[in-house]
Amino acid sequence: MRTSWADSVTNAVSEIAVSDNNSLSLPTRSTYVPPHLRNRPASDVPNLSGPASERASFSGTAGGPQWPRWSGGGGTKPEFGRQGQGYGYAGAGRGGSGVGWNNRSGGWDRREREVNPFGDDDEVDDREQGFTEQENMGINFDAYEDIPVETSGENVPPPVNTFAEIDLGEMLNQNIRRCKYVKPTPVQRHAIPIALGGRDLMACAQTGSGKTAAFCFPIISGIMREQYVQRPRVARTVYPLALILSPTRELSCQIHDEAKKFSYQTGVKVVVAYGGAPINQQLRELERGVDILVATPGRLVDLLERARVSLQMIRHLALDEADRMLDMGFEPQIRKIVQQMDMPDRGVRQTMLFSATFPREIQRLASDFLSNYIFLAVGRVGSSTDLIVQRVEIVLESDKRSHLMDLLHAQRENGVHGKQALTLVFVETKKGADSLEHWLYINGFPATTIHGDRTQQERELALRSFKSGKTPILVATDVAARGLDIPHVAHVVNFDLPNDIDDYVHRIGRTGRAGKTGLATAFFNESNLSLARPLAELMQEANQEVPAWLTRYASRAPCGGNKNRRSGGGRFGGRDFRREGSFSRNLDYYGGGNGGSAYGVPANYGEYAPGVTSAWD
Ligand SMILES: Nc1ncnc2c1ncn2[C@@H]1O[C@H](COP(=O)(O)OP(=O)(O)OP(=O)(O)O)[C@@H](O)[C@H]1O
Repeated sequence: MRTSWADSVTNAVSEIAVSDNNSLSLPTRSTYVPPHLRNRPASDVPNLSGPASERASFSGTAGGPQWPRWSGGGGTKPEFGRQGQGYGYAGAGRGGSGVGWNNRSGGWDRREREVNPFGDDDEVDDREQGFTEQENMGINFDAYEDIPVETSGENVPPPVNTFAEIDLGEMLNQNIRRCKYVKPTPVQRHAIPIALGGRDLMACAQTGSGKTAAFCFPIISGIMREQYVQRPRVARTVYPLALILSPTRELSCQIHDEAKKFSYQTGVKVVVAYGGAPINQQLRELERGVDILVATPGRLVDLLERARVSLQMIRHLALDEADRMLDMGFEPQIRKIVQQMDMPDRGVRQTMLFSATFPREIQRLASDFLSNYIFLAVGRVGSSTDLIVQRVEIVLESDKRSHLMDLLHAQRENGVHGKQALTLVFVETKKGADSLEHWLYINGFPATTIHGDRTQQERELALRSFKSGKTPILVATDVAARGLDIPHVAHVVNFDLPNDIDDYVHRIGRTGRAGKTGLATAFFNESNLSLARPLAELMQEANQEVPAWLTRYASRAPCGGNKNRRSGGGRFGGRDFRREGSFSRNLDYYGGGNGGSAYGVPANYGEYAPGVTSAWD
């Protein structure tokens, strides 16, 4: 049941009065902290519970955080939560009544100053507005029906079909409706129950298939349902309960924006910290209180070294684009953050890794961070969605610019230029990006660039200008390859192909998102020969027309550009690397209907047929 703002203030004021009479005793419930007293050192505010949303009874003992047990309304006891961890999972059929939910409104209630991220002030009345099919904002869910899903690991919680089956909490459900998410996407159907069950997870699902919500929902609802926690009080150090790491500043900002929408009016506070932006502003924001910290690794290390952030209270750790986070560039920083600072050990915290690609050696590395985890693959690991029409053309280096110009002219003539059709052009180098942008500009095509040599302000400006359609062409390096969810990207051009097929998968994934279709064109020449085979395989798997010349190159080409991702041998190999051992496995075939699928999974593979081997092994 929701408590009104007026009620919560009245309750809070009376709580303060009570605690004033017992000045040094810690409140058992959180108390309202007047704005002028918030974020003051503990000694200044003896009776109050410090940064606000202090939930979950952290005991601070040597054994690590003692997590409260959430009773899980309706008597459904989580069967698969880790010991001592208070996750609940409603299980199919539960109404999500919110029983057992922590009423955060009596604590640090930020609603008075929380900006409405939806930009509307309409109250969503969930009694009248259920999760109905009609509200599906044009997302083509049929596009996902044939996607095979594979899970491996012990005691995998069953998937759900609707959001209503999961007890995410009243406020979060309202926000899901505000986002107009009618139905969970396949990765959400599987990942959310697994995460709510408290399990560690390595999840691989195609670009644009809703992975952000798949890790944000369980984190937010987990924090909401935890009991009030007393966090340590060390002047100027903050103790987030969840950490979401991502490889780029723009992606961290995007996840922060999404998480803020999902957590609107839940009392869960989300803060972002990333490099290239003034740290003082971020410190001020952190000091106002933080439950979920979204960060890039470099800035986080800085904050940890300054002792402005402690990871001691982290219960949930999510790595988005996890394979990128664990590759050579980032791995030392990630190891430092996760293993060498004060973060609770694996098995004590919950760890979730998400990406569209998971090369085998990265899976092996990642398992250092996980405990008894579930591996989830929606579609083949590293595959691209067939919502994206992929074209490859042979274009000599010297002809690339004029060829690009032809494409852009054709687009313009077809009336697909402007706000409704953005074009993202990937190039190899920062210099190359600047020079191509300049050339486009002088040839009458409004373009901008994003790459690592631009200031953060310039990067953000470029992205805004592109998103708004003011400059409908964005020339980018790989800094824009992962995670960015930009509506209306109709065409991705790989002006320079990447060396690695996984990078190609992420780049083209900037179009064809959330059930929508898109186009990707690649310029191929002799400098890309090592990509011929994985590219031809990828296109074939995504039901794309593979040009005969590419097939010929592929048959002659050395095996490259694939980071061992298909080293399983078979066409659909390279899934859970633990398969080499004797882990149990479940298979779920979406649709379960007639005939085989593009993935060769026989139709009689119903949901969860343990031990059955699939054709895409
Ligand atoms: N259940 C849902 N219903 C409708 N739209 C959804 C749903 N879940 C997510 N979306 C939308 O789908 C789009 C893609 O989601 P998201 O950015 O999380 O994809 P992703 O899988 O993380 O992609 P990438 O691999 O590129 O990072 C977003 O615009 C998001 O708002």
